[in-house]
Amino acid sequence: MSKGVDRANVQIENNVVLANESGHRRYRSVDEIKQYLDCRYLSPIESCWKIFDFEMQRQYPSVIRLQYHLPDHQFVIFNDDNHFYDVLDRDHIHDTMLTKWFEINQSHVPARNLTFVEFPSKWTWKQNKRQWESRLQGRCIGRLPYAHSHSGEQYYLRMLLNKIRGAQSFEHLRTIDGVVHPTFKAACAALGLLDDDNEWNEALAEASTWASARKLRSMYCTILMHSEVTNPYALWQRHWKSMTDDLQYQIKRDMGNSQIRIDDGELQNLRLIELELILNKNGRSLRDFPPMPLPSFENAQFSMNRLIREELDYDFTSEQQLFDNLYAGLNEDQLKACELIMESYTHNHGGLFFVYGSGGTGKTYLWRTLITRVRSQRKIVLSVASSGIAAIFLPGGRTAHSRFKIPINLDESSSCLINTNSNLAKLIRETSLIIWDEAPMAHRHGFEAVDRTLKNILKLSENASEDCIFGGKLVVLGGNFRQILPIVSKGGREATVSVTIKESTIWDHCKVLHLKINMRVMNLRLPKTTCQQLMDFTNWLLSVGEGKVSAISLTEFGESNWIRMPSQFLIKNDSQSLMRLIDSVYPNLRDSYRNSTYLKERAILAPKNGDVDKLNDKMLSMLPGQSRTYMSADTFCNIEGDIVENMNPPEMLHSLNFPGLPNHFLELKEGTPIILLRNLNQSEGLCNGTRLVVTRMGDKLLETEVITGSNIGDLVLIHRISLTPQSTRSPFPIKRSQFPVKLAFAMTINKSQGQTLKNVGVYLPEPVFSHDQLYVALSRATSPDGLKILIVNRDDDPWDYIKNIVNREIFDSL
Ligand SMILES: Nc1ncnc2c1ncn2[C@@H]1O[C@H](COP(=O)(O)OP(=O)(O)OP(=O)(O)O)[C@@H](O)[C@H]1O
Repeated sequence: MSKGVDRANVQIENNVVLANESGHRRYRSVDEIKQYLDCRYLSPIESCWKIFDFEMQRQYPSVIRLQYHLPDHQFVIFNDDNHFYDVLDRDHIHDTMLTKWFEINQSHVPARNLTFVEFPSKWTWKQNKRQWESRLQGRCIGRLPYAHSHSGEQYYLRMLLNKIRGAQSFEHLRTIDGVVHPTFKAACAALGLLDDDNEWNEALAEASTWASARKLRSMYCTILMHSEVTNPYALWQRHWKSMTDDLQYQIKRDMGNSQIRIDDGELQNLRLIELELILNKNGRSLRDFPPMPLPSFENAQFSMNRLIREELDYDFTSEQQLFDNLYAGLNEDQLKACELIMESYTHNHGGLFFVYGSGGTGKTYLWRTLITRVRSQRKIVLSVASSGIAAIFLPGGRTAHSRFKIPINLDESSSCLINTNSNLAKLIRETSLIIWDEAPMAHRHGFEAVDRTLKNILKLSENASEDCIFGGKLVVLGGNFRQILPIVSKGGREATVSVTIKESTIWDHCKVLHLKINMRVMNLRLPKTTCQQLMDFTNWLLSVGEGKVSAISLTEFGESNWIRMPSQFLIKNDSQSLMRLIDSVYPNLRDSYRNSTYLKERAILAPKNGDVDKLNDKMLSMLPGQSRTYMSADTFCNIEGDIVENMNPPEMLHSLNFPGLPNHFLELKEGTPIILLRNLNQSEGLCNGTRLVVTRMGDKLLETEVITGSNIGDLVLIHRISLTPQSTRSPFPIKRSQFPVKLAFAMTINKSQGQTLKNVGVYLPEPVFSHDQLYVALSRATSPDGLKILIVNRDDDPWDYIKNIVNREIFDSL
């Protein structure tokens, strides 16, 4: 088959050719076969193929359709005139591929490693003997004919046959973790393959035996926010007591009266208030989850807009003290930037600033100074960041998307989903300063949407007009263009640059302020020579990030973007090199992996998810202890007809992997590091990118310890949530119910952005593919001693050269 050579000859004509003298019409005779042959065009490729007599088609490997059935529902074929008892007396009438599979598993131990679908790879079906025999040659794959989800137990039996290895009977198929379930459906549910409200019941019931009432409340809120609970009220009614059992005691203690009793209605109301506050912190409300009751906020302190109250809920004196300390320590660049921004703030001039500085130049320090200044004066500052991991380092930080309700799918006319009469709009009107960190990572349409929305919300304010940028608010953006820019699917270099803030008209209003002094190195107070080494390393990293390190081309017409890596960082590529990389980043893994400090300081980075998954699996297998595999429940988001469902059975959905989505099989062991894939609860530091260590594995939940961000050491409960792929590459909408985590011994370079690590291994089985990925990977390391790189180049390419993609135009006019 070759592209572009098929052709069609289309002609529209009257089928009446002519009328003869007697007036009779004559019709053109149409020979469709001849027309087809005339039209058939043999391409040169196909002609040659035929001349050489090559095979035109073949099927490899062969495929066998595996019959399966419910107990005693074997298919029997008979003629109308066959006698019923004769049919029943036939030899092997009960034997089918499925029952014989059970029998083989009873007698052959090695066969038990295979699922029914995998079975034909090692065994062949002899139809005449109705028996499986060991396969001697050839390759074959099994397929289970599709069962519609409405076909009941048949559907669930089919799901189990795709998962369970070595079953010896139907009962064995229904036995999960030693429990015999009454139906195949119940067995599927126990394996986590189904998704319904019962899952949340079980997760909360399990959590109530491990965790405090406070943790349960927080977990209930994340369930509401991230899962599609059909009846949240029923869930609340079932579990509110375990979420409230600390309250009687708390009130008795606070009031110093052990006799006091509070009725259930009041207890529920007090806890609903708390749930509402947790949800508010995450931009949601109980109102979003009908039929949940709304608490009554009769108390005077609740009468103010709760969003505003939360932003004013600071101790002004300690904010002032903090400000004084921070301000006194500002370096020259920071002081200049701080003064300029403060001038605008003091005179209420509004305006837009961009604080540009590479990693360690004290941007976060400057944000803290500005934030404490504004808060100490009882004013409101909103601090946001483009990524969750950056947001948790900002005091009171949120992601820009959640704070401003920026739509996920953006275009040039998008606006934020904020109603002008909402509490959020009121909060924005009251805000004196907005800080937006890691701005280069965000799509320019996001800034434009916020600009449009703020203009709309603020158009009636006294000193604003629709012409003022961001409606006249003072906005400070910050970040470093030496980092991964917004991702444009299948977009090239120009497309990537064109979606950054620099290409927006907003940039014309921006005053750029530079921070150049690397405070991270200065702060280490190292001996002079070590300090110099560190400065050299940092400067070298900056040159890599700006594309200033001399580069060559490896092909005649290729771009000159291959740079030589200093040998001190390199691990020579040979058959043992991957193990050496693992050992250098994770020395004494088996003895040390239970130490969370050890894990928090290190990671291996690779450009693609596939390589990261392989590394993680390898490292998991190196650890002692029993692993546990959690399977996801996968469904279509919107079933709009049977066609899609008929074509795509569940195991096909299970086999799909998407970036940013956990895989169907999630294998974990106690003590393994994992990374969160969603912003679960930003106020508790649970963001996309937060790393955790698994401390306990339940049936429906995981207990984990936070090892990054602002809440290090906290124990948090992670449950399954509903996830949909964020990339547009998914051919149809699917929903996956799974723990929103992945193993994190290794992670993708993009995911590592914002993390700081002592020991970094960079694994490059293929070159990096986007702007400054190499810089981001290398600069995760805090010192040259903590960096190791394994490059796997093609045999004829030099082993120590590495591709460095930098879109230099992004640095123009900065
Ligand atoms: N003026 C200062 N005085 C003392 N320490 C400072 C000062 N500025 C920054 N630091 C310290 O230097 C280190 C790096 O600063 P900071 O985290 O603010 O940099 P950054 O630009 O935000 O880095 P990154 O982009 O990597 O997050 C921190 O430990 C910070 O406390």
